[in-house]
Amino acid sequence: MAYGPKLVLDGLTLEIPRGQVVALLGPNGAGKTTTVEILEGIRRPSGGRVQVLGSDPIRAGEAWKARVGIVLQSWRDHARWRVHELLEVIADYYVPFATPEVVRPWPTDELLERVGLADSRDQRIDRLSGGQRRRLDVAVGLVGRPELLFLDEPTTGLDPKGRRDIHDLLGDVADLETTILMTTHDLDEAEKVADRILVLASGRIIADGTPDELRLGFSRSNEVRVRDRATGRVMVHSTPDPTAWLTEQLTLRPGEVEVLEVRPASLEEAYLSVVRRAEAGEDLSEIATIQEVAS
Ligand SMILES: Nc1ncnc2c1ncn2[C@@H]1O[C@H](COP(=O)(O)OP(=O)(O)OP(=O)(O)O)[C@@H](O)[C@H]1O
Repeated sequence: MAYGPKLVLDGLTLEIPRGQVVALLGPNGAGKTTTVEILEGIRRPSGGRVQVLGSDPIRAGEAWKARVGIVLQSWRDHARWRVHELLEVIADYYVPFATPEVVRPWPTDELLERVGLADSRDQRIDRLSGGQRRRLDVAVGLVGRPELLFLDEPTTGLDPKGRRDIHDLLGDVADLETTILMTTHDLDEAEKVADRILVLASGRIIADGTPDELRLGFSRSNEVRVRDRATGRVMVHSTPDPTAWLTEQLTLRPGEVEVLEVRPASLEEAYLSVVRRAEAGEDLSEIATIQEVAS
């Protein structure tokens, strides 16, 4: 994908099986929104091949659109309408697309209850708080009971309770076998919600795996906590090779050191490390395919 002479995505290849919950991460300007817009059929790619739910999104018709839900970063709508009016108008669009397997649309009052907006049902949209507004955005994305849901930074601006509510809701939606692709800058969110994390940098995917796989595959450091038996002092040491460091400690001070914990770096450390290395032009191809690790 190029905008004029500027190449933004180059050799990006990915496949998402039905029902998977995927978080797309990457630094500002990495191409996340562009990728998602191409998959939504909003943006025409300059080259390559795209298939979503069996169709090319740019050519797909109304029946395809009815199977896809979209939660944008922000969008304008009818500020003076009441919350339930907006949802009912959008819900009407989905009525012809109900199938014996999928009841469409989601009944408005049930959906408002589910997203925590039942009390705001009759409020004007321009009177909603930022968090309520975001819940309404998610409700708009869900009202057609999509098979595939795209969310662009769904919890930006929400307080901790609002974030947890949206995470719980996405967990429920994922249980209905809905495929979810969300962009986020929040690693905690990616870890809580997603089965799989994709990291995009310099126009391509530089990491692809479960949160645990990313932590183990990309972090160069581990944190080791030991306690000195005599003094009770706890020491924390960061090392790429905990086995060597512990062997040395246990040999130098036999019987004096008690090992408390060895744990891999946090997901954030692993993420920052892989992005830094990709941006420095390091070849990550050998470790980009992360192997399944025994838990
Ligand atoms: N319509 C456009 N015309 C020209 N350049 C664009 C356009 N949209 C995006 N870009 C450029 O393409 C690159 C990727 O942008 P994109 O919005 O996809 O990144 P992103 O990963 O979603 O960023 P962020 O995390 O900041 O939302 C950026 O360098 C951006 O400036």
